[in-house]
Amino acid sequence: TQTTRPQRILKAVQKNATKGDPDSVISAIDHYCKHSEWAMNVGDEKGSILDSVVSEVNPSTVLELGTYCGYSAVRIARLLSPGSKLITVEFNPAIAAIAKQIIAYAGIQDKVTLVEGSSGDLIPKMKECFGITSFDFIFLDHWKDRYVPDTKLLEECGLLRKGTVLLADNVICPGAPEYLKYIRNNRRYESRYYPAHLEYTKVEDGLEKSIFLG
Ligand SMILES: O=C(NCCCOCn1ccc2cnccc21)c1cc(-c2ccc(F)cc2)cc(O)c1O
Ligand SMILES: [Mg+2]
Repeated sequence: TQTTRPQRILKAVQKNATKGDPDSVISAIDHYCKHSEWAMNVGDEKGSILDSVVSEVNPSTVLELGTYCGYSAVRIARLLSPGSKLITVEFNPAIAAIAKQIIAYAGIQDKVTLVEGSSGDLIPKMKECFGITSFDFIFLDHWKDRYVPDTKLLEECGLLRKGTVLLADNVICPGAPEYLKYIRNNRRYESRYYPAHLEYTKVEDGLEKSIFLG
């Protein structure tokens, strides 16, 4: 019976990475996706930009929309200070089940809460369910047409504070043109574009970093 791509990625991690070593998990996924089959992880080029933004912000509370196999959750969580928390949201239960195993294999499961569901349903419940007052850092990597409505929802739910950093993947490919229009013309945000390439390809892509000004 046919395996899924996330299942094949998990097998590659179990075969090639060292349990409890997040960097080896990241390398194993990147190697597999470069040499065996492409997958929509943020990847090593954009991942290095993600690393530098996370290190600069040093967030205590992080929200990730779009877990997929957990690659960026591992990238982010491995850089968090003790006591910091990442909440990552995945829509697809089968994919979430794989991500859970990859996050555990990396040994950073204590820093990560993986929640299954849609961002539109979960964002309004963040305060009551997780005791969050606001997020220090948000990584947007889910349905590209949800970037604008979910940013507005985060504002309305009081989950952004002066200085909250939003980092959006794929603003060029597949593209989030409405998001760029919304965030770049909004005086409540200060935005900067980081040019890069679509993971594991030479196709142009990039990350948009935006600071909420309150
Ligand atoms: O589509 C992409 N990501 C999104 C996945 C579903 O996310 C669904 N999803 C996950 C939580 C969540 C919460 N609420 C609603 C939906 C929610 C995505 C796609 C590509 C890509 C680029 C070129 C291609 F030719 C084909 C694909 C690259 C990326 O880096 C991506 O991130
Ligand atoms: Mg992406």
